[in-house]
Amino acid sequence: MSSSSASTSEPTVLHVGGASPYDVVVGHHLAERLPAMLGDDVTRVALLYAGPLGALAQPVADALATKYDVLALGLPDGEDAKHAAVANDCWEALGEAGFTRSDAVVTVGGGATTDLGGFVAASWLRGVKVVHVPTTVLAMVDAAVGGKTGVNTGAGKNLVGAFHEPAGVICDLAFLETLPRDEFVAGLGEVVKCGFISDARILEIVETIDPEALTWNSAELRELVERAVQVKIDVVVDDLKETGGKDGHPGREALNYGHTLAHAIEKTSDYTVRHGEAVAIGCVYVAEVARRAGLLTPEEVARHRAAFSRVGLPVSYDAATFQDLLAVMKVDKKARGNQLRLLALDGIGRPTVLAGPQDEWLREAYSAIAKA
Ligand SMILES: NC(=O)c1ccc[n+]([C@@H]2O[C@H](COP(=O)([O-])OP(=O)(O)OC[C@H]3O[C@@H](n4cnc5c(N)ncnc54)[C@H](O)[C@@H]3O)[C@@H](O)[C@H]2O)c1
Ligand SMILES: O=C(O)C(=O)C[C@@H](O)[C@H](O)[C@H](O)COP(=O)(O)O
Ligand SMILES: [Zn+2]
Repeated sequence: MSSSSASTSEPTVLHVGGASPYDVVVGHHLAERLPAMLGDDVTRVALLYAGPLGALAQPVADALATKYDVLALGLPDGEDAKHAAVANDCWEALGEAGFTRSDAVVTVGGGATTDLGGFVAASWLRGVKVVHVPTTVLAMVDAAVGGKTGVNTGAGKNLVGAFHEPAGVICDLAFLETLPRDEFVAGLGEVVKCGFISDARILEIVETIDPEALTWNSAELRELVERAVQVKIDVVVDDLKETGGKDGHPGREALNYGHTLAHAIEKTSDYTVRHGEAVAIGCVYVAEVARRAGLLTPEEVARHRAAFSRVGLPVSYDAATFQDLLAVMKVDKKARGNQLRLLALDGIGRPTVLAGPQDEWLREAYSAIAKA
């Protein structure tokens, strides 16, 4: 498929099954699909968008205004939105506007916006309908799909939240035209993660493509987005609430590959390291731990470094002490009591839980990813 056909071809509809089924639609210029996703029983819609993205949110507001009363609420940008105080501001605004259980939330923005907006929808009146319109690669392939919502606390990332599935997700790739390249590349961190935990074709594409060809309107980007969304769907339909998988598969925890160190890096850097960048570093780190545990070969670890760095992501880090990072890793949601549990690979495409990794492996692996 050529670049131009990628932006003019029919949308792809990826269906998420389960108790509350919905569609993830991938394509270009899709705002008019929103009313069909929200349905006829909705009267008012709160449009929660990342403050600086007012111009991007306008066509969404216009499409909503054809059928609903729209309450537009600009949020703090990026990670600054993921605070209980911001959720509280939204609850107050919904209360003043008289939002009822038949009203709805629509989010427009990156993963921070969909996480906060999803949490507001999950908590208002104990749950109202939400449709996500993600505007970053990362939010399209990951944050907007699967129903994890939440905010950060002083102790770390996403420590307060709820599972609340959307009624639909619109991945309009045209939004990515204005996304700064660093943000675009950061989103590829979650895509490459999906290659390692499940879809080897993602790795083959990343390993062979000219990374500059991955642009908002390229067929290759669209294929990567659709494949990564499908990986996420396949995992969440089997284990929505992360209670465990079947037949030896760790279930939803597989999507947390690289995240134990990633979240610690984000927190200790005061959120100056982007989530997708931290995930790339975290995946290389846990691959180094897995090698020490006898789960991965040196060649498989090298493949991690090569794949993430090929798309422009960082694969080394030394800006925090191991002690500081370890303290944050201990409040990772996968930990149980005093025991750290890492999501690791027992070979490419074979996620497994590594419970109680030796301190020595953790320490040595951090030395191995330190910058030269
Ligand atoms: N709930 C989940 O399952 C899940 C999954 C992965 C990540 N996350 C969360 O997602 C967040 C990261 O999301 P992100 O990487 O999208 O970052 P982000 O939401 O912080 O957005 C990054 C920046 O890009 C800007 N931006 C967004 N879209 C734009 C566009 N189209 N044009 C120009 N600028 C644009 C934003 O204004 C912001 O400044 C983290 O908080 C992470 O924890 C959640
Ligand atoms: O959807 C999931 O499950 C994930 O783990 C996807 C991650 O990429 C995402 O960053 C998620 O927000 C992390 O969740 P957390 O439970 O570790 O906070
Ligand atoms: Zn993530």
